[in-house]
Amino acid sequence: MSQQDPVTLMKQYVGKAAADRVQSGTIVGLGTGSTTAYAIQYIGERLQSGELKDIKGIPTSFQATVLAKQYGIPLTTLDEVDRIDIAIDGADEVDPNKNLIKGGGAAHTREKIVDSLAEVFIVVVDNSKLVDRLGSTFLLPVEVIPMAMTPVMKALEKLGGKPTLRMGVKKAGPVVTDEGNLVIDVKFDALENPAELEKEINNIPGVLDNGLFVGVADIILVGEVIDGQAKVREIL
Ligand SMILES: O=C[C@H](O)[C@H](O)[C@H](O)COP(=O)(O)O
Repeated sequence: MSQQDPVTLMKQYVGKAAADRVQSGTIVGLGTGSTTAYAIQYIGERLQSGELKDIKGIPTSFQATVLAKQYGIPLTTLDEVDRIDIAIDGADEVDPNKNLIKGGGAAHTREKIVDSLAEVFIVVVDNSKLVDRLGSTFLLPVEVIPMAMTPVMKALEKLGGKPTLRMGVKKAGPVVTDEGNLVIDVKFDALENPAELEKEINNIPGVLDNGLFVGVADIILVGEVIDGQAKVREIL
């Protein structure tokens, strides 16, 4: 691999390590984000080399669909399959119980559907994503139907959060998700019970899903650079 900055190197290594775990004849959930993008690239390269055969991907976003097509990975849908063998996806935060915050790319609703259905869900992160407590470095994304934005923001404030509407970059106005909805990012000073909060937020009318993934991840692969050497650590 070419010389890259440490974070890019960690993402490449961990993406490759996850791609190496994909076996021929399987249905693969394809996650979203800059780390998973490397996994999709390496899965495609294994297919092209003939080392991997007969796999089908289920993308979690428009980004994953585009990358899968670019790297020659055949795609399918949840209507066509009765199982997902393995899903590979990134995360914005990972706590010591393997609970996650996701949704930095506004894809968490589809990601949670695909990742939760997988027999094995592998999370790929660089070591900056490991936290003692969720919510300490990253705001919690909540996908909301546009007409419900204001009441959902008020309800999130009642739960102790400080909500802000996610705005586009190089686009005037808010971020619009692949499903045509908006994302509210919420700061919680003390996110003590992720399992409870995940349900409470999803109970607010107008909320599609939030970025808390509690009890979904099976394996965390962590990319690290130690003494200039990239390595991958596995947390089971
Ligand atoms: O919505 C996006 C996803 O949850 C991503 O998997 C997450 O934001 C991590 O992305 P990255 O690997 O780019 O940090």
